Amino acid sequence: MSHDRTYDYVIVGGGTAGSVLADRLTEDPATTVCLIEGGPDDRDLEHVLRLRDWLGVLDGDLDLKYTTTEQPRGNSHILHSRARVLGGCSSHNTLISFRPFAEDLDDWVAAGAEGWDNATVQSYADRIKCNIVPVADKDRNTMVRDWVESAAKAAGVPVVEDFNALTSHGGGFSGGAGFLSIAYDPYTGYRSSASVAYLHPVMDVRDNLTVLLETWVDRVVLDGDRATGVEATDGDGTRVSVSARREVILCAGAVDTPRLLLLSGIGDTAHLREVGVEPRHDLPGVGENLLDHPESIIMWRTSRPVPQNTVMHSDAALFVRRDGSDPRPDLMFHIYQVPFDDNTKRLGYTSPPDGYAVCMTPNIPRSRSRGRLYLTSADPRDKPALDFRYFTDPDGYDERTIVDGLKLARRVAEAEPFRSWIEAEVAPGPGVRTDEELSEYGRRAAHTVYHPAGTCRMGAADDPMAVVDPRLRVRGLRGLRIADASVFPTLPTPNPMVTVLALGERAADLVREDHRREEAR
Ligand SMILES: Cc1cc2nc3c(=O)[nH]c(=O)nc-3n(C[C@H](O)[C@H](O)[C@H](O)COP(=O)(O)OP(=O)(O)OC[C@H]3O[C@@H](n4cnc5c(N)ncnc54)[C@H](O)[C@@H]3O)c2cc1C
Repeated sequence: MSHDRTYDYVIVGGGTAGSVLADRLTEDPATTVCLIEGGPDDRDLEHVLRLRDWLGVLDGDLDLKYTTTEQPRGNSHILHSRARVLGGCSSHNTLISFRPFAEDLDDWVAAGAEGWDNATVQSYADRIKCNIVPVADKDRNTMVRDWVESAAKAAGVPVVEDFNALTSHGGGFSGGAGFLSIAYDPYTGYRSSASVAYLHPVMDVRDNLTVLLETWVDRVVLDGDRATGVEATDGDGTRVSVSARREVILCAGAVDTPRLLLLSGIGDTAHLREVGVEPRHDLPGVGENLLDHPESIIMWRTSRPVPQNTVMHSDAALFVRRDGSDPRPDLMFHIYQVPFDDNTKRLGYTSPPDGYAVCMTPNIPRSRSRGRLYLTSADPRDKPALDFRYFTDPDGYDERTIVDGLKLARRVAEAEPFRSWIEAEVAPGPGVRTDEELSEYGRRAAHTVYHPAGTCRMGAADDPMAVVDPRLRVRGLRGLRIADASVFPTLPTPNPMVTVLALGERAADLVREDHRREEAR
């Protein structure tokens, strides 16, 4: 049996950006929206809503579990978690919330993303409904407080109370150590994810918002050069067609949006023919420009139990600038107050017993390696290939950043008061010392900060490798827009979720403006 339904807008993906758009577009009772989400409702999933339990959601039944292709210079075993649940990745991530730097947005404008300048994007970030606050005092444990002090001392940077205050009101920062800002409710410990902040208050309240759950879209329907709807399969295996009077808006994320375009015949014609998909619209940029924030890890056994008060076991960060020619930091570290040991275990390292591990994970805020996502077959059930090409930038910048990070992490561990918490380094261990040894270990133990982006990048209307124009419209087609992390031309320096939320906020305005213009014609 097939259901036929028509709405003004069909949004594919009730994730981070999709939740924002569904809420904002249905503020007007005269506008109808169908939000199609591949996963379940999050409202009664305690383990999803309770932020502290996030590690338990990874690799479980709500995780789409993408893998990477062979990475000759990196780690071929990284599991790229992507959540299949209302709220998307904001329902299983750590909700670390950083505004982008002004220069990150200068980079976007320089890449052809006209209108995505700092003043504009920050004004949309001001509208974000998630409850973003620095880690509450009660959640700041003594070990992490000591770590912040030692990190600032060892790196020669200030202790920062509120990183976002510096980016929104203070002209940015080039270094700093401090507790993170997190989208959560400190009283309950619950997430303030995109679904919690934007969808829960309006679902079952607004007649003009229809949410289809457990419904997986596998094709955008084109009538000539116009997108008219989507085809999907619901949880019972029933085929569903949903039509859009005005637009189909793809918010399926940096992996699933390009995957869906390619399956719909929108992409590089030669590639589509190769895998047996009938080409409908040649757009060679679909799936290219795969970006990430790669990281590595160093782990210690602690001399005494790690205190248990925490928001989500990774409560603070350190930013450092090595290159004085750019005002932004170029090396970032998260601290993990638990063994974050998937990759170290695989390499044969024994993790400390429960409650006796602390890690630092140096990451590359502006990685120079660029990857590619492509289909492996025309079957929508087959996962796409993700070739991140980790550590392949010709100047070795990415590799050098990880080596510098591991060395600085050791200096932090040697500085009091954090030093008193350290019993021994367990991975890579004190025997791994030279740059060559640190590079080899650092790349083999590398992981992702889980920030894939850029695979449908925004660019000038005449840029042949751009997938969307600066108004997020798919180039050369009508009625089809993309609003999620896939449109990022480059990754912002820090964690990207706030930029995705701000993008969702601005996308709603662009959609409404374009509709008004159309009506006025
Ligand atoms: C484990 C983890 C930790 C992270 N931690 C942080 C952090 O602390 N801070 C930060 O800034 N960033 C973090 N990130 C990154 C951040 O969460 C993402 O960049 C951001 O949420 C992406 O938003 P999105 O809207 O592009 O996609 P998503 O939020 O992934 O939304 C996509 C949605 O579309 C649905 N979908 C996909 N395909 C289909 C389809 N074909 N049919 C129907 N539905 C579909 C999915 O189920 C999902 O709900 C983390 C990510 C992960 C995975």
